Amino acid sequence: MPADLHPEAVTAAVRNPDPFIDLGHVRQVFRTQSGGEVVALDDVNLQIRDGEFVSVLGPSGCGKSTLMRIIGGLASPTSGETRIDGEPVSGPSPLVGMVFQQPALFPWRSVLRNVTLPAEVLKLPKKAAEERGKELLETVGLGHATHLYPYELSGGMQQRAGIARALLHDPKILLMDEPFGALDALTRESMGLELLRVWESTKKTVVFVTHSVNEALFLADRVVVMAARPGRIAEVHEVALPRPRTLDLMATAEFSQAADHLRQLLGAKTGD
Ligand SMILES: Nc1ncnc2c1ncn2[C@@H]1O[C@H](COP(=O)(O)OP(=O)(O)OP(=O)(O)O)[C@@H](O)[C@H]1O
Repeated sequence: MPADLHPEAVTAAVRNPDPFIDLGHVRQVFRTQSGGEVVALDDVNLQIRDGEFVSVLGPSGCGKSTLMRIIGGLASPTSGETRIDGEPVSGPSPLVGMVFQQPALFPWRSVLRNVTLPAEVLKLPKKAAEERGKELLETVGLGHATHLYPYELSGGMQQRAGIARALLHDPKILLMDEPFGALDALTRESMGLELLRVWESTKKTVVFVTHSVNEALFLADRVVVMAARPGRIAEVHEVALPRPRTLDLMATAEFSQAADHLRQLLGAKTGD
């Protein structure tokens, strides 16, 4: 039997249709206190491949968080459809892990017990979760910190613990909403490098919201540039920069040209 007709291959193809995340004509309208309407997202169409790294860039209020909440099943759009792996999104899915700007670790739990929290919520076996939690903490460079408490960690370490926690149940998709927004510039750059290393080793699909042009470009395969009022996609920019990426890439002419293009789209007058 030809390999591509083998029952397992057929089942895999049905289970993993391309695109992996599929947003079709998504519109989200909110009512304001004064009885008006805010069109947070207007006719958003976006297809993301399995294993792709997509950055979402745009001014404040253009609907980035709303878009992430819809993909993550935390909100349903006013109209349009979102599918993950071919299935309509109707609520939070175990296929998704989320990382926010504030990692919101519980102060009374150790780093490891914060990271294994999703296993308690999802009722996964405790011992296996602990082992995986330790492995993930190694992966994000916190192997030495399993028994520390959140107040003993720097902002960057807390955010790494947040990433390990989001990966605990082995989601296929990592949704990251300004995860490094509260960090200083140097920590932010090294977190970006670590994230790329984790992404390359875990093969997750990542959707990464940021306000930083350089960060968006440095990390992604594609940058989705959004515009506000109404929130919409202005352009999807294919990033033609080679991988693996190191920080010197940001000093190259190709990087500057692409960054200038994105800044023009955003209407930004100065750097990041
Ligand atoms: N629950 C809500 N009720 C009413 N309006 C909302 C609600 N959530 C978001 N909005 C409005 O929808 C628009 C998009 O908000 P959203 O938080 O998605 O933007 P954003 O691009 O993530 O902004 P920022 O970069 O500042 O975080 C904004 O005008 C916001 O005020």
